Amino acid sequence: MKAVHFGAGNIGLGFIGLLLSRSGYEVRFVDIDAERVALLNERGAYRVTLADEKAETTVVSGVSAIDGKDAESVARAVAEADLVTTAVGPNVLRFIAENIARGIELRLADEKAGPLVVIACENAIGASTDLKKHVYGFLSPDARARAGEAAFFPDAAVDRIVPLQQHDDKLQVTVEPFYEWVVDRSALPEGFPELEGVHYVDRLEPYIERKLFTVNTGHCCAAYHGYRKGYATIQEAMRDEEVAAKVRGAMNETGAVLTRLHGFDETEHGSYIDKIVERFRNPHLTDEVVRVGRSPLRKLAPNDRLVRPARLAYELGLETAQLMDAIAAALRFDYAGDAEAVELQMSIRGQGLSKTLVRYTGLPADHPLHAAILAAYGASAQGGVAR
Ligand SMILES: NC(=O)c1ccc[n+]([C@@H]2O[C@H](COP(=O)([O-])OP(=O)(O)OC[C@H]3O[C@@H](n4cnc5c(N)ncnc54)[C@H](O)[C@@H]3O)[C@@H](O)[C@H]2O)c1
Ligand SMILES: O=P(O)(O)OC[C@@H](O)[C@@H](O)[C@H](O)[C@H](O)CO
Repeated sequence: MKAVHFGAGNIGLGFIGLLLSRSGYEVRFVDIDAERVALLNERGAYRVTLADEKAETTVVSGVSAIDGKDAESVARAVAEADLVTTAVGPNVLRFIAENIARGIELRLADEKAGPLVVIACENAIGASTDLKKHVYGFLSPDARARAGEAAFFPDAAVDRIVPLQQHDDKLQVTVEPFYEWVVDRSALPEGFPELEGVHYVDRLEPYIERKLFTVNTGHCCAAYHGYRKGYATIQEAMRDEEVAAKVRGAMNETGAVLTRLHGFDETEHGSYIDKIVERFRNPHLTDEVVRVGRSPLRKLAPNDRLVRPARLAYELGLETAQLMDAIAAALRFDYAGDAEAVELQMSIRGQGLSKTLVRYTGLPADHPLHAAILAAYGASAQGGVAR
């Protein structure tokens, strides 16, 4: 069985590549980082180390890589694969879509080709569906009409904290022991072999919302409040009890929404939150606040981890104070090394906070949460470290 995985980064190597290999797939990575591609081809293997006391290391072997700029080779690899996965970032999906489309067209010309499954493993709701839309945009009209029988795009939720790596070896990755990969079974072709370690469900929505609006909401709260207080890592930020209380407070607010919407058991959801707090505190990880807070415009978008649960909470008449506080902290994320943080700060300076909010969060000026965010932003004016 052959898999092509786009993005030989932290989650690609440390989670998806590892699980695909365990399930017997021959994995070919596609990446635009030429050094990484060369190393993967030279060694055909890399190491994954667990971030706990034992630091157990697994060698993932039998892998190779293709330069993402080599369009013909990428399309051919997609044409020969059974499974395509991605972990490139939600905003990059549109850039890999054309080569996937060319691969699907090659398959359609080959009578012996079986169905292709494409799973986008990104932190976003409906990422595979989004990738499908981009891929279809590159198909010829004839291929588009026939692609439904040739390629399947089940949505997924992926959870494993993989920080920026600090090894001299560019291919070694340290990952937290916990992982969860949930795939929408209803969008798979019949009889498609199941992957070891993947949880298949008939309805993905509760799982992706639970993951994104608990793990990722809490995580970005730790990042933005931690950044504001001058901490470099999530682990340092979580040792500050004031930050830890805000993180838990925000997850409690999203928890109230999730249990109401999806009928999760409150006690079980409470344990889910407790476990996430412990994961954030993992002393064997060094996870920078600027990684976790990266791309603040994506994180402030209407359907993402802050604004979506806040709107839902408001509509259900539930508490939103901690989410407002977290959004205010996100709006103050001014890390110069992050292009979206730079754009956000320029917009606040040039257009003002209210217009910036409308533009990036989709919250109209007359929405009560709009005023609540302005108030939380004003209240947070004092207390940040000078940079
Ligand atoms: N790191 C985590 O803890 C984690 C956990 C769950 C989900 N995710 C999600 O996984 C995705 C990737 O995150 P990451 O932390 O691994 O990021 P990363 O930056 O470590 O990896 C992304 C990789 O994609 C490559 N890439 C960029 N553009 C490309 C292109 N056009 N073609 C091929 N490769 C390209 C980059 O060179 C890089 O190697 C994101 O959507 C993220 O939200 C991350
Ligand atoms: O990858 P992002 O930028 O969407 O979010 C940053 C982190 O919260 C994220 O990568 C987590 O580590 C991960 O989602 C844990 O499963």
